[in-house]
Order: sequence, then C-alpha cells, then structure tokens
Amino acid sequence: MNDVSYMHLALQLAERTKGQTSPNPMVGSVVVKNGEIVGMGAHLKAGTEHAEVHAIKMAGEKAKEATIYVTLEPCSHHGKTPPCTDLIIKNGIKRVVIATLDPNPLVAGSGIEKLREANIEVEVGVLEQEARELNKVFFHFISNCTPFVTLKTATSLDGKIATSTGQSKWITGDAARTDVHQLRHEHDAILVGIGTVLADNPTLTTRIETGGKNPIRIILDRTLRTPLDSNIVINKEAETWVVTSVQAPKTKQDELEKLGVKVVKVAHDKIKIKDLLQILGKKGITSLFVEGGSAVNDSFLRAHAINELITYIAPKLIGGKEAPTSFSGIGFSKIENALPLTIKEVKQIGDDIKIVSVPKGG
Ligand SMILES: Nc1c(/N=C/[C@H](O)[C@H](O)[C@H](O)COP(=O)(O)O)[nH]c(=O)[nH]c1=O
Ligand SMILES: Nc1c(N[C@@H]2O[C@H](COP(=O)(O)O)[C@@H](O)[C@H]2O)[nH]c(=O)[nH]c1=O
Ligand SMILES: [Zn+2]
Repeated sequence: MNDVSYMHLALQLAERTKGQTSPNPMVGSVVVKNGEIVGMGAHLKAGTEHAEVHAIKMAGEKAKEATIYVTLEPCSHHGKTPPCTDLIIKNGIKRVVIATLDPNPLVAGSGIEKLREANIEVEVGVLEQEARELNKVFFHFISNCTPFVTLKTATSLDGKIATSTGQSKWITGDAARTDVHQLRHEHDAILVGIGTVLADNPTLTTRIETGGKNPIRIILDRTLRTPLDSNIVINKEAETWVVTSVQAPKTKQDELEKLGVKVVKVAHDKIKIKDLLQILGKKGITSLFVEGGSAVNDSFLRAHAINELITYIAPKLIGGKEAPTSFSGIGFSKIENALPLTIKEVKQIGDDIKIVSVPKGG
C-alpha cells in the first residue's frame, strides 16, 4: 500500500457518510504505522468528533511516530470540537498526508502551518481532485453562502415529463426512482414549483428501504395557491417552507402557518432565484435538489443557478405537441445563449439512462 491507496481508503470512508454531515464536509482519515493500518475513521455528524479524532483514538499508543491520512486539511480552530491539529501534535504523529486544503476561512492553510511549526512532515495534494469533487457542496457553500443546486429532470426519450393529459406516473423505472431518493437523502432541501404540487400532489419524502433523511420541502408559490389539504402540508415527516411574494393573501398565509407550514416572503411581487438562494443560504441550506417542474427549471436555467444537472431518460416515446418538456417558460431565444454543459457521467440505471452534467466554466 502507498500514499494513494491509503488516501483512497480515507476517501471511501468519507464517501459513505454522504447525507449525514451537513453543513460540515465529509472527511475520512486513516492512521498507518510501519505499513500497518492502526486506526481509521470518518466524521459522522456535524457537532461530533472529526475523522482524525476517531482514527487517532483507534490507533492509541500506535499513533506515535505514525502517518495520518486525511481527506481535508486538519482543522486548527475551535468550532464545536477542539482542533485536530493539536491532537495530531499531542499524539506524536510524525507525518500528515492531506488530500486538499480546507477553504473554510477559519482553517485555510493555518492547519498546515501549525503542523509544520511543530516539525511534522506535511504533504498536500494526494487525490486532490477526488477530495474536492466529494465535497463540492461544502466548497461551494463556504465560498458563496448559497446552496449548491442540483437540478434533476426525468423525461421520455422525446424529452417529455408527462403526457399531454398530464399523466407522468411513471416515466422512469424503479431503479432510477430509487436513485432519485438517494439524491433526496443527500440534500438539505428539495424544491418544486406550485405547478408540480397541483399536478402531482407529491410528498417529496425520501423512501429508501435502508432509511434516509427527508430534505426540507421548499415550494415556490408566488401567489400562495398551495392547497391546505396537499400532501406537503398534511405529511409531517419533513418541514415544508412555502416561498411566496408580496402578492400572497394574508389570510392564506395565516391558514398555512396554522397548519405548521413556514411561509417565507420575498419583498417583491416575483421570486428572483438569486434572492431565493441568498435567503436559503442564510437559513443554512447548503444543498438544494430542484425537482421541477418545467417552469421552475426554466427560471433556474435563465438565472444560471444550476451547479449540476442530473437527467434521467426513459426508453419511451410519448409525443404530443401539448406534452410538457423538462424546461418550459421563456428559455433562450438565441442558440448562442443556450447553456453549454460538460457531460461528466453517462450510465444505465435499470432500463433508463442517467446523465450527470455541469455548466461549462463552473
Ligand atoms: N414522473 C416522474 C417523476 N416526477 C417527479 C415529480 O416532479 C414529483 O416529484 C413526483 O411526483 C414525486 O412524488 P413523490 O415525492 O414520490 O410523492 N420523477 C421521476 O424521477 N420519474 C418519473 O417518472
Ligand atoms: N469535518 C471535519 C472538519 N471540518 C472543518 O471544521 C469545521 C467544522 O468544525 P466543528 O464545528 O468543530 O465540527 C468545518 O466547517 C470544516 O472547515 N475538519 C477536520 O479537520 N476534520 C473533520 O472531520
Ligand atoms: Zn478537525
């Protein structure tokens, strides 16, 4: 085993905690002494021990003169837990191998400085790309204070999200839909427009056999048309926030709030996506899963607010001029304004295809 293989193990540990650590990053750590793994760990939940703490605790006496691998620069600040750098120094660790620096202004490079001042050998950049990709949400949130936006569409081969009569259950198969629920588990919040609430009456909870976290449900509803008896109001398995505008009738707002719905009012008659993301960032939402419908998708598209696009395509043909596609609304009138994307992954899931793409130039 070498540095890369130990860091790969640390990344795998971090990867398995997806959906658990928000607003903290996922971090994995491995302690190695004379070619033997003597400790390993991952950060499991914000406010609890960091990955290094678990790994060093497991190593015990063997941590002395050992090498520690961490997927993120060890913290050097007193957040909810004491600094990992102090623990590394106290336990006589001889060498620290780090995948990537921590962009958190509280840490950013000071962890490494502290270790080097204590005459500990520090190496940075082993599997750096993989580590940054794993924590793209944390890195985005720390530098923008707005949620990382993943927009998901599910269409037939001819790009339809429903038939011309509004039927949509189901276009994609069980395997793809299970994959979507895993994505819901991984996100702090899920957002749909009032059109989807009126058309599908969705519950927007995470249904996975092995259990999973329910994201906060966010409904864009400019004039407050959310039915009081809709699933997202009645179902209490997750919080529901309805984002509305100055157009919203006060009486309807009172009725929804009485039913436990949080009403978030923007101070305009329209909901600008950029403002919405600032508001959600301030409320601690670090990742947002936009599940449509087509009008909401178009507003995110035109606001250039999509950080990652996940498209599921079913081998079905629906046809019909009236059948809605995944992006409606205004769109771009000139082809040169079309949003260029880089395709990062194409894979088959059950009978369907899943395409992950990101806007060119980030
Ligand atoms: N119609 C399809 C989808 N439709 C997604 C809709 O936007 C809405 O989120 C669903 O109705 C979700 O409802 P609930 O939360 O499960 O109660 N999404 C998919 O991935 N495949 C499809 O075939
Ligand atoms: N999860 C994690 C780190 N997370 C870093 O520490 C910050 C959270 O600190 P706290 O509030 O004390 O948990 C977080 O924003 C990020 O900068 N650092 C590490 O050394 N190892 C870990 O496993
Ligand atoms: Zn730490």
